[in-house]
Amino acid sequence: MTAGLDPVTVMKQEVGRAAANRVKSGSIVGLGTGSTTAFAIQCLGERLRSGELTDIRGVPTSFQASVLAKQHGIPLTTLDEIDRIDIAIDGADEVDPQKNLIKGGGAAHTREKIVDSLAEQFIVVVDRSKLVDRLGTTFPLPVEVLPMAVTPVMQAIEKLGGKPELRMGVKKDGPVITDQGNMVLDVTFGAIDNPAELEKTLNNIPGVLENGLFVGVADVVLVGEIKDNHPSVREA
Ligand SMILES: O=C(CO)[C@H](O)[C@H](O)COP(=O)(O)O
Repeated sequence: MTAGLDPVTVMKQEVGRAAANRVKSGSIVGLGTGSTTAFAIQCLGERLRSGELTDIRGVPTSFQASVLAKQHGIPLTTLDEIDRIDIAIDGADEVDPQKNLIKGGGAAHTREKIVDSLAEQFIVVVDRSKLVDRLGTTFPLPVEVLPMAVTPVMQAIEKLGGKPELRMGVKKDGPVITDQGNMVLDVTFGAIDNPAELEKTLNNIPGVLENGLFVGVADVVLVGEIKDNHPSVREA
């Protein structure tokens, strides 16, 4: 096992690297957000430096992804400058057996949904703790909201049976502010019966920018595991 790292971090590292190793030279790569994707970005940088990988460009899904990509020498581009994304690598907070996801633990789900949906192939990278039978059972659903609409959106969500909570900053007083200048509600629904319908219903509330349900977007789910003290990666 990788020395000094806790088991969850080892699983994240293995699965992040496994996804990065699937990227081919010449690709435009969607760069997700979070601690698992960070290992993929690091590995892409290493492959570029060794010369094994050439001529890739990254489309970042957040300020964090952009900073990390620059740090690891990955050239960046924007959606205005490209006509395709070949592959996107991104983490998730929950994954169900149909490869539907809850994302947004890092408040980046709005840009992530744009980039991940555009990719020819979207690879999700998770450790096994993220696998669930039904979405909504271990993680609340993030919903990005325009600041002026927080109160009416909370009321509308309560009418749908959800319990919304304004996400608060850590080492910052007041609410979390997204890369777009908005706020995030973490909504507890319990097990979600129909993720596709809820995704649309929430996005129809005036003031909601995007919610963290990703239905039918993922192509491949890679799962990091530890078996007999050895890290491994499998496809879900
Ligand atoms: O959706 C996300 C950010 O908005 C992340 O991909 C998700 O929260 C998983 O993060 P991590 O890999 O750190 O567990």
